[in-house]
Amino acid sequence: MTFEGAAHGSVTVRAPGKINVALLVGRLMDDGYHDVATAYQAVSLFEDVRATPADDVSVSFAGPIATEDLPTGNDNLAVRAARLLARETGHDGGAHLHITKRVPVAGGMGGGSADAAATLVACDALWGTDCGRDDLLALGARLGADVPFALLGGTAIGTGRGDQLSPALSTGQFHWVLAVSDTGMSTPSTYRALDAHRERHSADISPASPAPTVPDDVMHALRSGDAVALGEALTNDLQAAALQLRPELGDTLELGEANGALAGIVSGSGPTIAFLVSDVESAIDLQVTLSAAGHRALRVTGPVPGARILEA
Ligand SMILES: C[C@](O)(CO)[C@H](O)COP(=O)(O)OP(=O)(O)OC[C@H]1O[C@@H](n2ccc(N)nc2=O)[C@H](O)[C@@H]1O
Ligand SMILES: Nc1ncnc2c1ncn2[C@@H]1O[C@H](COP(=O)(O)OP(=O)(O)OP(=O)(O)O)[C@@H](O)[C@H]1O
Repeated sequence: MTFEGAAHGSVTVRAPGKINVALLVGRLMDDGYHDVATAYQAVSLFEDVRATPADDVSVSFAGPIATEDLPTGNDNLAVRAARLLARETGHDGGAHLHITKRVPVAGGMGGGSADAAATLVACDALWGTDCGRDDLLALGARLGADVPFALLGGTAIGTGRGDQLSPALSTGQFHWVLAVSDTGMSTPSTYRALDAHRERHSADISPASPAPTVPDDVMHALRSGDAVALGEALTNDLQAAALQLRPELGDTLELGEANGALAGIVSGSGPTIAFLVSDVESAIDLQVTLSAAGHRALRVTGPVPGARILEA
């Protein structure tokens, strides 16, 4: 992914947020991660990262949802991505990363992961470090489970931590309406709530249990571009845990499903609710209804491409 002309200028890369149209959560592994099987769909809500040459690595935010609370130090995922790439390639220099934020923060849509993916591609081009796609995917996996998918985009199955990807077939465009919460949720907390629930109910998930797999009906609905079938097949093992932590999300789901959605699902670890609708007209209607009820509602489509250079 080299871009030689960018040696002294700046590089802007766009990476998408995601919806898990299926998320099956298996056992808790020794590394603190769960063995998952997920079907990712990249959607048209994008993070743009502009990387400009600098002595060190730094970050700033702009855009409709940028807030003061976002971390700007070494715990920022984009900063970590740039530092990791520099370390692994022996690059001596830095970059200023200017991020236009659109994916809800801590919303279950992989916004920080998109920042990390875009940063890897942008800095690789800016610095001429010439990492191939496989190397970037491997670096991405070290930053977070969702990062490789933000690089790849489209539709893909993720296994292991969710970072072992294989592209999946998908036809046409799916239309979604997102109900976005003002307050985010912590991903580890949602996983922990699921574990606690399983423990209370003595769920039998042991190292000997079979690894989770994405159900055939999900794969078939994606392949045939059948929104009605996909609506019936949407599944998320983290949904009950997210609803337990945020009971009001249940009301949001009911509201959307009573107002034209084919189905609604908690996106990843929550709290964003993603409603699948049959076409753009239904999407507009549902967006109006949700907005009138006081929700922040966005319309998106998927699948869309993974991290790509917009400008260099
Ligand atoms: C909920 C999803 O967004 C669905 O795609 C992902 O599973 C989470 O991906 P992510 O936010 O990129 O996750 P990471 O930043 O790598 O991990 C944060 C934390 O989430 C939990 N985690 C994450 C992924 C996974 N397969 N099992 C887990 O238990 C772990 O507590 C981990 O420490
Ligand atoms: N570049 C970044 N943008 C947003 N949050 C970041 C970033 N870097 C680190 N963070 C921290 O990570 C937390 C979760 O961020 P993020 O928006 O990626 O959550 P998420 O979309 O729910 O993640 P996922 O869906 O991958 O589980 C934030 O609350 C913030 O403290």
